[in-house]
Amino acid sequence: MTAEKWFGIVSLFPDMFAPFTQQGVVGRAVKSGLLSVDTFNPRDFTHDRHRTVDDRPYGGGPGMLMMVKPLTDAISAAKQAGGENTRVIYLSPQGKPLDQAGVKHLASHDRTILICGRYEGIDERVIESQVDEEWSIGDYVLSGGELPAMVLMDAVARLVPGVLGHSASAEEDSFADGLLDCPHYTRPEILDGRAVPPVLLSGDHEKIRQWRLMQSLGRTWQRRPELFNHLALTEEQQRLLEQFQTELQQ
Ligand SMILES: CN(C)c1ccccc1CNc1ccc(C(N)=O)cn1
Repeated sequence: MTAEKWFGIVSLFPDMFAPFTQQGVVGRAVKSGLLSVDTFNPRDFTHDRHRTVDDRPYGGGPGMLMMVKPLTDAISAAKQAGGENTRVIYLSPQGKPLDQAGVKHLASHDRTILICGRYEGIDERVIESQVDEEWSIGDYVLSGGELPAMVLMDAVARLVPGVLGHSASAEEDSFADGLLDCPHYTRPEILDGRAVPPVLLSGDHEKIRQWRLMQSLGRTWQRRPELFNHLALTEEQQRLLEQFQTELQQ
């Protein structure tokens, strides 16, 4: 496991991760050894004839929970594979809302275990004793933690040096500076009677940089003004936002 970054996935549906780790940006990162992903299935840690992985909740009510022993045995196996300072993350609607700052924090750990809950979740005592951080990818309910785990891994992988190569880079991601992205254009120059903004054809790279930054600022102000609460705009950004707002009046 010489990879730059390792993820140990505890999941009842490990096959969900095969396509994700074989294609695109993450697929290339795995192929190039920058990223490695191992899965640990609680069902492989069962010993009964039916390979039971769910259990009934104390206090009754609908639904089941993940059975404790197979789950904690799978977590132990993942911890053993991950070695010392491995962080254990649980994806759940009760977690801290994930944003790019949280992704940067998670990218700072080289070895991370992601526990993917199924059924109605897991025993609270397993969270208390095994989980370091609980994260949510948004305020909605999914059938399992696998998709949130893939979301987290994708966002983290993009921050690993060498994963994005030269075509795009994470620091250029507009969310890197907390802003929404500017509009993008490619061929043809006229599409359904709509032209590409002339500045983008000008070859004046400084003007293009400023136009793109103004657009990011303007769109953030129009669509997600609350994002400015956590931002300290530079002189230039303040000026460009005002220019955007002024041009909107005209
Ligand atoms: C079955 N549920 C509701 C559940 C309950 C507890 C833990 C995990 C799960 C699995 N589902 C998830 C997981 C994460 C998110 C999220 N927003 O990050 C949404 N759903």
